[in-house]
Amino acid sequence: MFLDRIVATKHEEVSALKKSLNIGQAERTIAGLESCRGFEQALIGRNRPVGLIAEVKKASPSKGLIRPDFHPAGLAQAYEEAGTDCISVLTDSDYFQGSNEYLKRIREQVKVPLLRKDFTIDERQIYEARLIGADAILLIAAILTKNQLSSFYTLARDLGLDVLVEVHNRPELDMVLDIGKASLIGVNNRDLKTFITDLKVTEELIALLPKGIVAVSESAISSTDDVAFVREAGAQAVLIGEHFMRQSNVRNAVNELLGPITKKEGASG
Ligand SMILES: O=C(O)c1ccccc1NCC(=O)[C@H](O)[C@H](O)COP(=O)(O)O
Repeated sequence: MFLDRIVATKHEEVSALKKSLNIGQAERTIAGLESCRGFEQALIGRNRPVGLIAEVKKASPSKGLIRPDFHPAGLAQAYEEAGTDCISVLTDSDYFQGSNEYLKRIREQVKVPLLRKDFTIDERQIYEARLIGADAILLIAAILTKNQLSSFYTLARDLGLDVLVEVHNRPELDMVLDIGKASLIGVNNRDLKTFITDLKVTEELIALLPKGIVAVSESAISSTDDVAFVREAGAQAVLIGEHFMRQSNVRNAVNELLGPITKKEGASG
């Protein structure tokens, strides 16, 4: 199964990281860094009725190569010009052809908050995310124990990062709600084990979220009808990668899918 293979690769990467990243040194470096840009806050004060996390995604396990002419900083700039609230950057190299370098470059190019989209299984990856310039990390409930999810969440927040906690089914959501820490929850419409996508997953799970949680619908959103459907189901934001990556003009594609910016200039969240 692909997800198991991805996690096995992450264990190898973490072994290497154990040699190259010293936690004490990382803490000292992070203490001198600028504060993170507020990822969750950008979604709360969104530019449109539905918030947008636009993803920089070259390839995926389910679709192979998605965007051959891939220029991450240029794509991020186009997203920012189109008024995205946040950007997600895939940093996994083996399965998504992503890179930490892409995130570093994008951070220099745009001002919007950045999600480091990767498969976090060890605390060192959280230090690494902060060091490469991420403002938020993804924690995927499907690959973590309850204890890991809870302690990684706390560590990320202590390092100043926001956390998008991702779920795909009821047991995962129950675990996340039981921990009681997450304020930003992503419902992935894609089953990461089978790659089957279904927007009804958003409808089913968002209905179970307590008030006050910012809900994001992730994956397989590619039409205005899809956006309307997940909004109707209660999503305050959407995370979209492949659809935008397949368009030659990414800036126009954002405006066509999400509509014009409605937030008044200078208005805060
Ligand atoms: O995209 C995949 O094929 C995939 C396979 C296995 C694990 C994760 C995967 N994708 C990560 C994501 O969650 C998506 O990149 C993200 O939600 C955007 O989805 P989409 O708009 O469908 O590109």
